[in-house]
Amino acid sequence: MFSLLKELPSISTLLSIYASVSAMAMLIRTICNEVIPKPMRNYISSKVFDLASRCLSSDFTFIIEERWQAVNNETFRAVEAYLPTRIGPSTDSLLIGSNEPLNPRAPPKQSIPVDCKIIDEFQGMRLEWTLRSTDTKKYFPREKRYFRLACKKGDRDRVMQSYFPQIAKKAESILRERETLNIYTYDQESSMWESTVFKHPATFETLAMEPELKQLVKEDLDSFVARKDFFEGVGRAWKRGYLLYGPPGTGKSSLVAAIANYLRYNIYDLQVQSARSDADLRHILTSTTNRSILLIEDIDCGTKVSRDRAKVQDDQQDKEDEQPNRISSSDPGVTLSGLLNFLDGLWSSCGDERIIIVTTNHKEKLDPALLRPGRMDVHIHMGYCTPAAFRKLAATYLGIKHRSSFVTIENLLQSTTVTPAEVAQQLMKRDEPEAVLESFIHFLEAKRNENGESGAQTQKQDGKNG
Ligand SMILES: Nc1ncnc2c1ncn2[C@@H]1O[C@H](COP(=O)(O)OP(=O)(O)OP(=O)(O)O)[C@@H](O)[C@H]1O
Repeated sequence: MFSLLKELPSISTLLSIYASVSAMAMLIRTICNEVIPKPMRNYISSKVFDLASRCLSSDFTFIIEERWQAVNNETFRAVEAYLPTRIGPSTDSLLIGSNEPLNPRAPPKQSIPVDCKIIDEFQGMRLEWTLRSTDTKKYFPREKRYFRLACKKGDRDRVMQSYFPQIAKKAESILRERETLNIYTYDQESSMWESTVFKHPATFETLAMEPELKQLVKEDLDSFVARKDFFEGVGRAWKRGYLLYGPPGTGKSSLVAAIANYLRYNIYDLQVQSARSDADLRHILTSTTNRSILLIEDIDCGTKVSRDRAKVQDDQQDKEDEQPNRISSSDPGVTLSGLLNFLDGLWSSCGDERIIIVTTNHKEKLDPALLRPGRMDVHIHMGYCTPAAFRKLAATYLGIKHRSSFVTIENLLQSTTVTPAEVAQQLMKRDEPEAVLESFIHFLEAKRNENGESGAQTQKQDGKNG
């Protein structure tokens, strides 16, 4: 024991070794600070820290960002749909809310708040999820969200091979069975789509259209949805464009709602003016999800980009001739070629099962390039009220299939231009069907006299459905 103590260095020796090591460390540190620039020092220390934590920790982390290679990240969306089903007793906070203004008593929906931990278990693995958010300040969208999944390092392969596929499967069925549809509008400020619940009662059943045309639209939609393999086989993007045209109040918006309800697709409602540039338009497009309708209502209003180039030039020339000093107005931002690419360019094929619906009151004003197949595959004319459309409206609004006065009404409809919206408004007036029909006959007669029979008949040839 005594000999062992004798072999140990004395306290004074230890102190002098400590002093020399500290002095050496200080010297190296000073030299490093002098010689290596600060960013480089930070980089080296972060790498050393990463390496140390990787060696010491037995965890593995997956990061799932909201966007992936310039498009919406479907894995993020799947996790977002799946995780609320895994909320358990260990969850210590929840995001709840309702976006159903028409149903204030609806129970709030649950979502995952930022920084909240959700613990999931799968095949004996413990999986720890957290939703994170960072403020990107410079770039749009400002907020960048991502999911962080921590698991044991040894479980990494099983998570990739079994856990993520089962999340994708579950999320698909959750999204298919969602009882509410959403309608999105694009917010220029935040460069993001904002959603609210879409509850429009229009269905193909309530729509007053020529029965053959209605059947044709339904069959076209059915065949579109069922032909994934066909689209792949012929090398075309799985998307379809519909142009709905006709005077105001003929049911274009109602048909869009009926299509959304029929297919259970969300609607992205875009005002072309809200895009600042063609690049913005691409971002807008790639931020929409699959199985959705991209709706551009009244494409010819508020912006000239969609108009027939030849006609715009003529109009412009006329105006400049009239007012030679006037600076010609042009639409900033989106160009016609941007819009054409948006509808049928390489970017438009990012995503599956997309329907694009464009509506206009003036098809003749649109540039022919917008109307060609591939952009607008089906053109649907929504026209003035026909006898068949009237019978449909009478059944919907008054609950009647036939009355003797129908003959008079149908004769009047042959010689008067009246929109289904006007008819619907008349049929909503009173509860008693006979009184409503009588007042409707007066309305049609007044309208016919107002329009003048011959003028009405000319317009009729242009405007009738079918
Ligand atoms: N074909 C129709 N079948 C059933 N209802 C219709 C039809 N057309 C119009 N309506 C009724 O008229 C209202 C207005 O119609 P809608 O907004 O669909 O017309 P629109 O053609 O889109 O008009 P706008 O071009 O002004 O937007 C609807 O809420 C609906 O009640």
